[in-house]
Amino acid sequence: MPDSAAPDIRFENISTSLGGEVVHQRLRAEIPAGQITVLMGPSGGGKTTLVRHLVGLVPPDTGRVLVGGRSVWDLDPKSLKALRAEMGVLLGGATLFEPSVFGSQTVRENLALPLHLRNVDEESIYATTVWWLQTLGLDTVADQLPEQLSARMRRRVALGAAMVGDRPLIVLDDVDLGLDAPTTARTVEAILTSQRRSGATMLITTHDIDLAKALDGRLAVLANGRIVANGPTRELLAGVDDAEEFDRRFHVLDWMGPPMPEIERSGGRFRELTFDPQLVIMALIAFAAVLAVVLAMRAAGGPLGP
Ligand SMILES: Nc1ncnc2c1ncn2[C@@H]1O[C@H](COP(=O)(O)OP(=O)(O)OP(=O)(O)O)[C@@H](O)[C@H]1O
Repeated sequence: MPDSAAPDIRFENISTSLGGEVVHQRLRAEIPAGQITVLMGPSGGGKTTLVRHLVGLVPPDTGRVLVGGRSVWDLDPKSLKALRAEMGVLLGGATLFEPSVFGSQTVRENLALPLHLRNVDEESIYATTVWWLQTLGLDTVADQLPEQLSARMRRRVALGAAMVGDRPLIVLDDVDLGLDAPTTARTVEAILTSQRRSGATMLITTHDIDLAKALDGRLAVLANGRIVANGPTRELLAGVDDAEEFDRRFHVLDWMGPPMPEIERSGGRFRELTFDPQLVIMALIAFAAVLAVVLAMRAAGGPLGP
């Protein structure tokens, strides 16, 4: 069992721009404690960036990330380190190296390390390590160093290192990257078993619709800078079997394009916009439609006619 209770996660009004592009726009989401939540959305939509905000790697421009009520970016370095120790993290995106894999330690030692840090007894460490080596298809390379492995195999080691130890919060970004079909199936089973045993909060990002369905927890969809859906996966993905249907269901290819910037320059200072530009556009369109109907009725000499 984890040392502390599984935390909930709250993203409060997160706004972030990277390289001059808006990634998140007043994004809000609540991730419940003790459940699996899968985060999906278009490529480049900001999932990895959100994960980085959560695990204390990159701060948002504005807004707060709360883990178990603690605001990640308001913690002092010691408290942040303690919070990180309670997280099992697999980084995704364009991460060139995997910081949670130690180059000087064998695959087996990498998987055992989080257990040693949590003072697990030697017998349990052995049994747990063997189980994860087999689950991830790493048993034949258990005594090799990470540099002797392919990038895909190294990612599996990182996945194992994030999962072992039953930490109260598990964050797996691009979980299926580097996994073949049989290993993905075994990994899903391992995640479900592990979550049932530990009661951990898990936030997992993927593009794989079948994997999200197999995890059968909650789903949050990130598109156009916001969480556009958040609820039971079974309901949200009912009838969604491919990427095209996913995009249609969640309006991923929104005709209004990416979100407008959260802030604008005003008199040399940044000030926050107090309205949503997309809602304003929709209100204007609705107004124009009503006006057109009224004018048409007047022209036809209807009840509103002269
Ligand atoms: N360090 C950076 N500098 C500039 N732009 C960045 C940086 N990191 C990410 N971006 C941009 O931010 C946007 C969001 O990227 P992010 O990796 O968070 O998306 P994602 O949803 O995780 O994508 P994918 O599903 O492909 O992994 C992308 O347009 C990306 O190019």
